[in-house]
Amino acid sequence: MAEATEIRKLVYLVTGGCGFLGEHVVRMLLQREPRLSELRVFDLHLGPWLEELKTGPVRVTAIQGDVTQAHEVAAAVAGAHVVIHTAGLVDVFGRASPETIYEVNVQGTKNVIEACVQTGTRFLVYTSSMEVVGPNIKGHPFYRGNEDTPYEAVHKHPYPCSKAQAEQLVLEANGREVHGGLPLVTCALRPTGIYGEGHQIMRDFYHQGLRLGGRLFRAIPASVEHGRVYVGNVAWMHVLVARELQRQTALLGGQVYFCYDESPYKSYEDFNMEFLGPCGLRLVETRLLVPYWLLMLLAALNALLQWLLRPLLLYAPLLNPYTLAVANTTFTVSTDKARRHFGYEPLFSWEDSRSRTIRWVRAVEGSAP
Ligand SMILES: NC(=O)C1=CN([C@@H]2O[C@H](COP(=O)(O)OP(=O)(O)OC[C@H]3O[C@@H](n4cnc5c(N)ncnc54)[C@H](O)[C@@H]3O)[C@@H](O)[C@H]2O)C=CC1
Ligand SMILES: C[C@@H](CO)CCC[C@@H](C)[C@H]1CC[C@H]2[C@@H]3[C@H](O)CC4=CC(=O)CC[C@]4(C)[C@H]3CC[C@]12C
Repeated sequence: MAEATEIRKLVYLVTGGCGFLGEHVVRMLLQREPRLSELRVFDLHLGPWLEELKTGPVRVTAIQGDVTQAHEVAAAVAGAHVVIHTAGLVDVFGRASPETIYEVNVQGTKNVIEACVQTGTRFLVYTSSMEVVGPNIKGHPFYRGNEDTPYEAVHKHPYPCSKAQAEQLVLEANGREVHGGLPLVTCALRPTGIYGEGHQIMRDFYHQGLRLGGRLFRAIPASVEHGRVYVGNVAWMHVLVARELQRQTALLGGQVYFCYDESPYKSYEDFNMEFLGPCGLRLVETRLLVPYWLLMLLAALNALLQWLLRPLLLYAPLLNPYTLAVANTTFTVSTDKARRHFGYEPLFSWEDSRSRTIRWVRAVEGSAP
């Protein structure tokens, strides 16, 4: 007991700690970071599940706050050794305005960096995204690429643009002097499409399939491959890189790492069927019935309707020109940089990731959409 309290001396802050990924990071830190003494969970909306975490050996502090408010961020960061910044506005459906997306993703990240500098926090891990690389607006495939693969990263959509700007700010901040005179050490993790327990889009597809009598309709050719990664492995990568950033500052500082695991390369829809299939849905082949030009037309129509209806209501379907372009462009990652730099191995095998996700979808069954 005395030994356990002796080594527990670190304070971590997780921004966005009540989101899909954030919750997994929080739980993973409590399970796998033995040096933790206090875990601060900062989010705009706090989850009730945080209460049950408050009984363990680590002090869990829930902080309701907004990353766009510099003073709230500085107060939360003060005294923390490590910040894991996962908070972000993930919107590719036109729910939020571009200004709001920039405010949260770019200004919010600036506030986190400045808070570290002012308060003397030295270690910052940023949750970036594969979207900072691509797919680009030209629809170029990125096939089994790694962190050094040349690719024309050209974006127009506010979400990838904001993530790219924020990532750049984080990487440029590496080496800045923080309060107390020591250098800030930063790095960025770039998950591909994350799946697992709590994945809202998977939940939406599941309910849509139930409404359609147990069917989903294939819209994207099966040959278009998507990189996907299990949320538990993404969380584990965050925990590990945060730990190793403190030990190997020169090697890890200023670096980017794709998040990867053993999940198979498949099309977005075929991959989802790995979980939705065992839950009773089937994927109906419609390629001959719904040609790509028709999908583009539907996507454009959705965008037009969104614009026309905006004064009256928020119309934000999954299909729009941007999501169609992303879904229809191959983007897969093949790298071992995280293993080489900080010894990352996936904690969950593909079989584990799959069965955990299926179990979660089954539990979602019957719950309101
Ligand atoms: N879901 C995915 O497939 C991927 C997500 N990412 C990144 O991972 C991070 C987490 O994403 P998800 O967990 O999927 O999203 P999420 O929406 O479930 O979680 C984001 C969390 O940030 C919080 N948040 C939003 N605005 C905030 C603000 N102004 N102040 C404080 N907290 C705020 C939300 O309340 C939410 O709890 C994001 O930075 C996202 O860009 C990267 C690659 C893929
Ligand atoms: C055409 C539709 C017919 O079924 C399918 C539409 C699927 C899309 C909603 C998704 C396809 C690819 C997804 C994105 C991808 O996984 C990369 C992402 C990374 C992020 O950082 C945030 C989420 C997302 C943009 C993800 C969003 C949903 C898709 C566009």
